[in-house]
Amino acid sequence: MTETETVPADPGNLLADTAIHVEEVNKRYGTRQALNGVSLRIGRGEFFGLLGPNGAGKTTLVEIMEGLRRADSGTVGVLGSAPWPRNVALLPRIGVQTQSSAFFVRQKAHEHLATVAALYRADRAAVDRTLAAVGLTAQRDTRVENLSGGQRQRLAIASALVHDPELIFLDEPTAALDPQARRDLWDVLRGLKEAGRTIVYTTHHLDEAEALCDRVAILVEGRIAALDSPRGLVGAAGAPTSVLLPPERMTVAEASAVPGVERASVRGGSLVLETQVSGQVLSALDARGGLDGVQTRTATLEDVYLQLTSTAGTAGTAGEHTENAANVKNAENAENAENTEHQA
Ligand SMILES: Nc1ncnc2c1ncn2[C@@H]1O[C@H](COP(=O)(O)OP(=O)(O)OP(=O)(O)O)[C@@H](O)[C@H]1O
Repeated sequence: MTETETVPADPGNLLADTAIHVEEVNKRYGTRQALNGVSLRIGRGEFFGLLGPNGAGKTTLVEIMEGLRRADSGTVGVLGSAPWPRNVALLPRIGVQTQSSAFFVRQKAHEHLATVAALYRADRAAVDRTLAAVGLTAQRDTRVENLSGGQRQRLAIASALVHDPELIFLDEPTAALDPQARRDLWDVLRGLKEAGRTIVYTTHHLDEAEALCDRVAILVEGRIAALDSPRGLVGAAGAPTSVLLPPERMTVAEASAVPGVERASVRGGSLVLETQVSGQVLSALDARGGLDGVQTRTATLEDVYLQLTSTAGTAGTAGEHTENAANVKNAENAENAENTEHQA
């Protein structure tokens, strides 16, 4: 197949539940193969994350889904239609926020949004509602050119949402936001998901993907290296849990000899014990002096991402998931009970 104008046949009515369907898509710029046989399906109502190092092909893939770029080959369906050639019937049904969103800079924030709403023939009441949703009510009458970087970013997000689209593409929407604004946006996005919207979310913040996304695809050099729920990816990777101790508690050699410890080392001022059986190791430590000052760090999506991409400096700034040892021991027991239930 060499074109992208057709939507695939659907004998099993699978596409009724499908927001986006991408099959064997390829895209080359000169000698650079930006996408190499990419296939994926995004369900309606799904919060789908797209991750990958700089240059992995995320923007190219999203722009093909949005109908802004043409694939060299492969099949693409969006809300039951082909996005290319430019499909104007799709425009009111999708919302797009990009890193380089265009603004009417001389207008006030609410005027800008009203202009965007009018383009989509959206309800004018949606303007103030959407400004409130992204936390810009106080900047309603501020000219766009006088908004801060983070406020402009919020206005770009509002512009993608004001016409209440079914399918929303967000490209690193929290990149310029302060921590509180970031959390506030998470709440807005969770609300959109609860309302049944489909969200395609590109981010370098792996903690964000882990907290928000139902599934994530990790693109590496134009191919999908992994696609699953964040929890599924972390579980499948079998990355060890780290147990952190004050270094004076024992020597590295003694720590290595604790049953269940795979590796021990001193890092960042802590004695770090890596294990797949943290409950067993914590019990052993508990018996040898208690758990005071002991912490555990469970594997995160960031660990999986770094394993897959093995490119230093490309990941986001996800914080470590460090917790009190006693809490983790309890959580681990609960998880083991859940796993047992699944297997039964
Ligand atoms: N218009 C273009 N012409 C030539 N090469 C391009 C063009 N757009 C992208 N590329 C190249 O294609 C590859 C994929 O780029 P793309 O922008 O899709 O990656 P990305 O994953 O979105 O990266 P980032 O995280 O940096 O935004 C890169 O090697 C890039 O240099």
